[in-house]
Amino acid sequence: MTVTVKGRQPADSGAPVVLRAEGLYKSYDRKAVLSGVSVRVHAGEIVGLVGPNGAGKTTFLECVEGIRRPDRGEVEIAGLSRSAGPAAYHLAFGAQLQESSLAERLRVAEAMELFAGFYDDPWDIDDLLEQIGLTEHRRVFYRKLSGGQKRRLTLALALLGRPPVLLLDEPTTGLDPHARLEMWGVLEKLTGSRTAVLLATHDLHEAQSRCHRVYVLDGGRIAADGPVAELLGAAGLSTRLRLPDRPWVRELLSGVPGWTTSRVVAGTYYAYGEHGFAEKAVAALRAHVAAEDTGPGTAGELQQVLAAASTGPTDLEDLYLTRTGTPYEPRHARD
Ligand SMILES: Nc1ncnc2c1ncn2[C@@H]1O[C@H](COP(=O)(O)OP(=O)(O)OP(=O)(O)O)[C@@H](O)[C@H]1O
Repeated sequence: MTVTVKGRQPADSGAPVVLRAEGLYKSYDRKAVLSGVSVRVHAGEIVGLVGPNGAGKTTFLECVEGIRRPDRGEVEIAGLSRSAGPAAYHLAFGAQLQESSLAERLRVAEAMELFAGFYDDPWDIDDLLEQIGLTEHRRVFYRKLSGGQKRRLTLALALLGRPPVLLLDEPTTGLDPHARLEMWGVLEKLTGSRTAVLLATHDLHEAQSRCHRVYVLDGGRIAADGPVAELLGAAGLSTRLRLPDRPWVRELLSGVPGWTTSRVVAGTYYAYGEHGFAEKAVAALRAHVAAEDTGPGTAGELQQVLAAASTGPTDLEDLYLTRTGTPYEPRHARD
C-alpha cells in the first residue's frame, strides 16, 4: 500500500520573519500556563497553533497581542516590540479574539467605519464586506447577527488595517461550510500578498490542509512544530493500524518491525509505524490467527479482531494523539 500524507507544502522559508515570540512564560496564580514557548512566523505563511483545551493557546495569543504581559520572554511583530508603545504596536497586527462583542445597536457598516478611523489607509469597506460575505447585512444591528456572522464581522475588523500579521483565535468555530470556505479564500488571498496568519484552532483537518506549518502546544510547551507531513515522517507516524484493544494485540504489534508507538482511545488501539508497518502488522495478525492454539485469545475473538482491523494514512490527528497528553476523540469516521 502506498501511503500519501496529505498536507499543505511549506511556504517560502526564506521569507522574512514577521512574528517572533521567544521563550514566553506565563503563570496564573502560580500555575504555569506557558513554559518557554517560542514561535516564528514568516511573511506569507499560515501557521496553525493546535493543542488540547487548556494547553495555553489563547494565553499565548493574548501575550503576543499585548492583552496579557508574559512573566518572561520577548515578542516582536513586524520588527516592533511592546516597548514601541501600544499605538504603534497594535498597528502591526490584526486580531480576532476567541470571544468579542460590540455594542448591540451598532450596525455592521457602522462598526466597520468606526474601526476604519484607526488606520491611515484602511481596506475599502464595501470591498471588504463583499469579500467576507456581509454585504447584505451591512445595515443589520450587531445583536441581530448570527454567531457565524458575528465571527465574520470580527474577522473583517481585524483585516481593516491591512496588517502584515493576523492573529486569529479559533476563526472558523461556528461558521457553516460556505462561510468557512469564504474565510479561507480571503485568508489565502491575503497570504499571497505576504500577510502572515497565526491561528489557534481545534479543527485539525483545516490545520493540516490550510496551514503551511503547525505548532502543537501541550501543557504550555511546544510538543512538535513543522509542516505536518515532515512531522509525521520524523515521528515515525507514516502509517496507522486501528483495531480493538486487547492485551495480546498490544504485545504482538509492538514486536512487529517498524512499529514506533501506539495509543489507546475509547477501547480502540492505534498502532503507528514506518512505511510498510501496517502490512507487516496485518501479516503478523493473520499468522497469529492461523496458529491460534499457540497464543492467547479464542478463535472467535481472533477472527473478530482481524475483521475489525483497518489500515490508513496518518494525519495531524495522529500526531496530536501521540504528542499530547490528552486522548483525542477523532471527530470524523476514520478509515
Ligand atoms: N485569567 C485567568 N486566570 C486564571 N487562569 C486562567 C486565566 N485564563 C486562562 N487560565 C487558565 O490557563 C490555562 C490555559 O488556558 P487557555 O485559555 O490559554 O488555553 P487554550 O489552549 O486556549 O484552551 P481552549 O482550547 O479551551 O480555548 C487553563 O488552565 C485556564 O483555566
